[in-house]
Amino acid sequence: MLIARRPEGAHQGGLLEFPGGKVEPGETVQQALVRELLEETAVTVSPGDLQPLIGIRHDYGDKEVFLDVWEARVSSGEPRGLEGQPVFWLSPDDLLAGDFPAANRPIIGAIRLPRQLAITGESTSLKDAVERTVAGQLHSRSPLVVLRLPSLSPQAYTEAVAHCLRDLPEASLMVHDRPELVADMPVAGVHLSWRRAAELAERPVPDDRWLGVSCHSGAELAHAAAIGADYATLGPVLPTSSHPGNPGIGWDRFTELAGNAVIPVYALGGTGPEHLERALQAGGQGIAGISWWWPAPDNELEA
Ligand SMILES: Nc1nc2c([nH]c(=O)n2[C@H]2C[C@H](O)[C@@H](COP(=O)(O)OP(=O)(O)OP(=O)(O)O)O2)c(=O)[nH]1
Repeated sequence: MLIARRPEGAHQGGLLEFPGGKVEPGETVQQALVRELLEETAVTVSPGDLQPLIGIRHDYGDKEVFLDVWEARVSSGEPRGLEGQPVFWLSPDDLLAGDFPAANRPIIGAIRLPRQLAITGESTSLKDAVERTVAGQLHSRSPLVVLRLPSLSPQAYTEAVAHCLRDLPEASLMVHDRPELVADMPVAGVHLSWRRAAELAERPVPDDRWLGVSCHSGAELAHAAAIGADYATLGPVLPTSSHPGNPGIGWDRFTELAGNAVIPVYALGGTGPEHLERALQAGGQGIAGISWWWPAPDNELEA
């Protein structure tokens, strides 16, 4: 990721930034970004290459900003600080240790989080759940899997986590509703049901793990952000077989709520990879769900 350091005298001066600047009258956001990158860092990006990442409103007290963040590849030019500022590349994980302004935290989250969040579906037993989780991840290559197994006892659930950790790629397993497991197990983080998140007043896991919350309204998204969540899921967006009769909030409402949220928001409920572009256009982080990756039970294995 191309990073610059803001000049000392500027607002949030001396801190790191994603290159960019203010939109001028008569410009689109995309034109402004292409112009600012060229003026400040000597690189060219093509407007057709820009992908929306996240929009963040932030009140610094002395100034309120709306950061409209887009992702692009440098199409030509060697980056240089044309205003005398240091300009350099950092890997997504190295962004974590960078001294960025406060509004940048969710932007860094959006860069490091995947576009697809896989959630486990129905399962008949511990063994079945583990086998299907591992097989499904292997097949779909989902970078982040939420192990949601409400039918298992707490002890059986802990066992299932330990089994999955042995066979899944590092930092790909999210536990569901059990933040205490984060202390002893190398899981990627914890995903909370809304019921569990509603009981909390602060972040229950350290900053180096992900915290996600299942949300269904603007008020729930605001609470998720207030307890320090890194992301939320929002839905159901579309009708689902698990909630017959519920038409879902639809893409317009999703767009409105994700636009007002200050954390990355995944579209959940009836959504699959075929809705990814739609979710990104709507200002979402991507899609979350079960049906597109959760394997059918393996009857031969059962027998
Ligand atoms: N470009 C950029 N600005 C950021 C980031 N994070 C963040 O809080 N900001 C804030 C700082 C500023 O208040 C605002 C961007 O303003 P800017 O860079 O166009 O303008 P500026 O205040 O430095 O100077 P000026 O245009 O008023 O002369 O957004 C970031 O990652 N990149």
